[in-house]
Amino acid sequence: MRHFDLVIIGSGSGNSILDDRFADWNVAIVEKGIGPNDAYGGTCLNVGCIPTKMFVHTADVAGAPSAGAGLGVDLDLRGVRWPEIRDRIFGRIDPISEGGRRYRAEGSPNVTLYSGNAAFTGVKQLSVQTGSGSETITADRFVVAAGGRPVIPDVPGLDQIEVRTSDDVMRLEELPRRVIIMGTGFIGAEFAHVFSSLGVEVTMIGRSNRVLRAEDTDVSTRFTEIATERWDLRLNRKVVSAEKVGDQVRLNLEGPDGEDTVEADELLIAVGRTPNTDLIDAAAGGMEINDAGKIAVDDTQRTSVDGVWALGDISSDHELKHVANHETRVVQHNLLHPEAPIASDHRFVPHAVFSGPQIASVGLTEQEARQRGVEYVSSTEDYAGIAYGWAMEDTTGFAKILADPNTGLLLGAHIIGPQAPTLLQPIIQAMHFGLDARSMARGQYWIHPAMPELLENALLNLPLN
Ligand SMILES: Cc1cc2nc3c(=O)[nH]c(=O)nc-3n(C[C@H](O)[C@H](O)[C@H](O)COP(=O)(O)OP(=O)(O)OC[C@H]3O[C@@H](n4cnc5c(N)ncnc54)[C@H](O)[C@@H]3O)c2cc1C
Ligand SMILES: NC(=O)c1ccc[n+]([C@@H]2O[C@H](COP(=O)([O-])OP(=O)(O)OC[C@H]3O[C@@H](n4cnc5c(N)ncnc54)[C@H](O)[C@@H]3O)[C@@H](O)[C@H]2O)c1
Repeated sequence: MRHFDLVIIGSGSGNSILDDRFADWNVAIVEKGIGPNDAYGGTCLNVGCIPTKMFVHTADVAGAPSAGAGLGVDLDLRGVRWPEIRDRIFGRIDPISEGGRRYRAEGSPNVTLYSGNAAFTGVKQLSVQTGSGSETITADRFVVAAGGRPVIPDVPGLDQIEVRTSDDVMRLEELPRRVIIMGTGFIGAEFAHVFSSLGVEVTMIGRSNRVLRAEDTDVSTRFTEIATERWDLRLNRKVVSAEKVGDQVRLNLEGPDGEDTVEADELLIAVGRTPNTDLIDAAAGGMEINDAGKIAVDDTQRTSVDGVWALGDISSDHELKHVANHETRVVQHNLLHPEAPIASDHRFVPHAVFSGPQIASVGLTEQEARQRGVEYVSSTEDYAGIAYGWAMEDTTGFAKILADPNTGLLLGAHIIGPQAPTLLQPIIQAMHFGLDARSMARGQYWIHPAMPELLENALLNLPLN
């Protein structure tokens, strides 16, 4: 039984823990491989943030004809070379992933890489199933960074047909003619934009009456209006069963107007992700699991077992790479300085949805502020109200800001429209560093006539006391 100073489970954010400061630690990394090619390096690199955004940018470029039409510029989309797009994207990503694996396997003298599934068999005791058999390893410290995986819902017939998830849909052999997307969250919204911009007929199915309904209601209502124009949007639907008809997938639905069906070449399931606590048998490792099925951690990322930390999707409320990265830095510090641990800061966690249009958000939504009884004022500025919005002929985008009426401190901000994630960043900065709305609006220059004037105006229009 080999014993290590540190065992890390998961090569996503977990891979970033080790730097020169760990050079004299005897470390093991265990990675089972992710996606269709059992890749090294976790979700974001291989099947998540990075390839999706490379597809999103390509989709944005493919969308130029519809953007140009309103400006008096007539463009045609003459073709989409899907295999080339796919191979360009993964031709960049796969070598990075393989390089990362090789570096840990061959270029890190103090690291042993186990390529296989890890499952706890006791407290700080792990069974690793590799190609060459099973091995039990132990360590003084563990970092659990094993992430999550897509959920496949329990729908009759679904287990009889081949479905796609974000893990494999980006590697399709050919671009389908029609795609059904089940789920109206982040992944649904991003892939609907990608596929429809590339010319695929998209049908999106949702349980509720809005797409992206966790967003501020004004934002998700506006996004739903736009989505209705772009895709065959079937809301308030229950998926009753799934079947294969010839080479097509058929879903039988139940909705407010009775039953309907939808058929397509491919079905993408995007109804959320589940943490891999079961795969690693976190309970056998003595770790407390919370109601969401995630590993319970304190604010220093410590689990209920002394010497075992967890981070990222397997323990966090926020399934976002920038949060996993932040928690990684906290765990890194706490491994090196157990006598002076630091805490994660989850006060102002932003997110963005890279769809068409884009959305970005930080802090309280208006409905959350109301529910929590937080005193607030709000202000909304349309892109159509600023010079750069005129340039783009934007008619649907806006920024909404919530602030404390007495102090002017920002409580939340929500943007829907071009470059929303980039536009939001100064608001995130202001919230972190305690900048009030008036100082932010008038204490600096705003480049004219650039898009951030959207924020300048929204800040100036807040009805503060
Ligand atoms: C399609 C998609 C798009 C996304 N886009 C964005 C985005 O734009 N911005 C953003 O902030 N976030 C995005 N995310 C979320 C982001 O990818 C995750 O929050 C982040 O990658 C989580 O990192 P992690 O280190 O916790 O887990 P992961 O990166 O998932 O790493 C966990 C690793 O553990 C391995 N593992 C699991 N179980 C075992 C086991 N039993 N034994 C051995 N190894 C195991 C897995 O194979 C995996 O490699 C996206 C996610 C998806 C799915
Ligand atoms: N841009 C980004 O940062 C980005 C992009 C993609 C994914 N992610 C992360 O990955 C996570 C997973 O994405 P996702 O889109 O799968 O999840 P999600 O939680 O964003 O959305 C899931 C959707 O599926 C619906 N749903 C759940 N169960 C269902 C069922 N049985 N039938 C029909 N609909 C059902 C939910 O109501 C919700 O609308 C996100 O929550 C996010 O944290 C982030």
